[in-house]
Amino acid sequence: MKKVLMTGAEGALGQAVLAALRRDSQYVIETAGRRSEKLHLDMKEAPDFRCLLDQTRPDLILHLAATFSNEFDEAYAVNVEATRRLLEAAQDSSPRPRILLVGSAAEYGAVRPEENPIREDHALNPVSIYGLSKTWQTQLAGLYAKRGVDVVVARLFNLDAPGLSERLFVGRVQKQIQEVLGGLRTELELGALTAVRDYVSAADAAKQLIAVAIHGQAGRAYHIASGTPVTMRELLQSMLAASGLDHIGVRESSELSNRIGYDVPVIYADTTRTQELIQQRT
Ligand SMILES: Nc1nc2c(ncn2[C@@H]2O[C@H](COP(=O)(O)OP(=O)(O)O[C@H]3O[C@H](CO)[C@@H](O)[C@H](O)[C@@H]3O)[C@@H](O)[C@H]2O)c(=O)[nH]1
Repeated sequence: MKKVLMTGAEGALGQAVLAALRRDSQYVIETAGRRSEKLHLDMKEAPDFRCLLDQTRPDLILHLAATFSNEFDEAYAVNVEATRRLLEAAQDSSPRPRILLVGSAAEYGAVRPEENPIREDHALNPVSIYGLSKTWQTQLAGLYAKRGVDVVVARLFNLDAPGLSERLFVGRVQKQIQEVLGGLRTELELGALTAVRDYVSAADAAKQLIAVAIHGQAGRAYHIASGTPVTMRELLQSMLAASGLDHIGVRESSELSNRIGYDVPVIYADTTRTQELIQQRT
């Protein structure tokens, strides 16, 4: 039996990971977070991971709690400082747990279209505060791995899942589709649809993430992605078709696209490292 401690279990990816773990009887799962009464933890408020690890003694920690805020203090507190505290606590605990952190494609930042598909050893060159915070998190993982902490990074591309924030394209489209179906709007209002991204379903992402958590090499990052480039227009069309709204009008407003001052035109993953890990171990 493996004892798994999860943060961020309430998010779209967290829910899919929980569902996948629950299908396997070798895992006993505990979740910690803001809404948990038993294991209450707020990433914004210098969480006490030492106490949490003493209480729970996990074999594996899946640290999914994160913010994709581009507000510096929040991104730093949640994505960097809370992770540093977790890694410190893990370093001091005996036996040391295995830790999985979740990184982001936003760490690569301004890649040129011809540099795709991106490999994990590509330079990290973030163009957003969020991307910077995740880059620092990855660098913390590298530092603590050198100190003997068993930590690995699952670097997530774009998630295609129900219930995402409306600040993300997929969440915004889902919300507007509901509004059209409910008679609250007659057309969709989005930003430019020319960018290319790598969308991975929550179920696939969960499967890959668990494989990385169990078998990934300490100190390394592994892509969580489909490896398939898709334009935002194609993605939109498939989402509309799935709701029977193929012919609905779409207004493209350039102000909506550029929320952080820089929109990466094309980014998709080379998935070889993760796929090899899955094939070797299953
Ligand atoms: N959010 C949003 N994006 C839109 C819209 N219309 C078009 N887009 C375009 O759709 C693409 C995807 O946008 P997002 O879903 O916001 O994701 P992202 O740009 O790839 O990056 C964001 O999410 C990543 C995680 O999925 C983060 O890693 C990244 O830092 C950033 O927060 C971008 O090219 C964006 O300009 C819209 O109405 N809203």
